[in-house]
Amino acid sequence: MGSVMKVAVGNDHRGLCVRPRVLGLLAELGHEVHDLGASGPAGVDYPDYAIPVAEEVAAGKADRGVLICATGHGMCIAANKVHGVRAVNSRDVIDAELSRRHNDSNILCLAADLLGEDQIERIIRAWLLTDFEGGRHTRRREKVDAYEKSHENRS
Ligand SMILES: O=C(CO)[C@H](O)[C@H](O)COP(=O)(O)O
Repeated sequence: MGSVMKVAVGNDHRGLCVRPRVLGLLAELGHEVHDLGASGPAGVDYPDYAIPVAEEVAAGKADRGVLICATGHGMCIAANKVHGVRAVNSRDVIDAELSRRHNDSNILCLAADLLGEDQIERIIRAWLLTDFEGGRHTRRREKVDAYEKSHENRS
C-alpha cells in the first residue's frame, strides 16, 4: 500500500468506456480523485481534458494525473505542453514502472482502444506504487527542467 495521493483524471469520449473502472480503482486504493473527464459519449477534443489535468499536476493541486483516450498519444502530447509535466504513454507494467523509476513521470496516459481493462488496472497500480530512483536520473531530469525553465517566457 503506497501513500495516499491526489490524482486528477481525464478522458475523452474514447476513454469513457474505462473511466468507471479507473475512477473505482483509484477510490478503492484510497486516493483523492479529481475527475475532470468527459462524462458522456459525445465526441470531444482531448486537449480540453489533457490540459486541465496537466495544469493541476503542474500547479501541485494534484500529485499525479491519469489521462485516457483511444491511443493515449494525443493526451500525452497535449499534457507535455504544460511546463512541469512529465507525461508518458504506457502500454505495459514494466514500461510504466520504468517511467517512474527513471523519468519521474507525473502523468500516465493510457490507450482505451489498445489495452484491456485488466491491463489498464495493472498498469495504474504499478505506476502509482513505483518511486523515482533519483541518483543519476535526477541529473537528467534537472537538465530537462532547466531547458523548460530557460524557455518559459518565449513565444
Ligand atoms: O486517441 C485519441 C487521440 O490520441 C482520440 O481519442 C482519438 O483521436 C479520437 O478519435 P475520434 O474522434 O475518431 O473518436
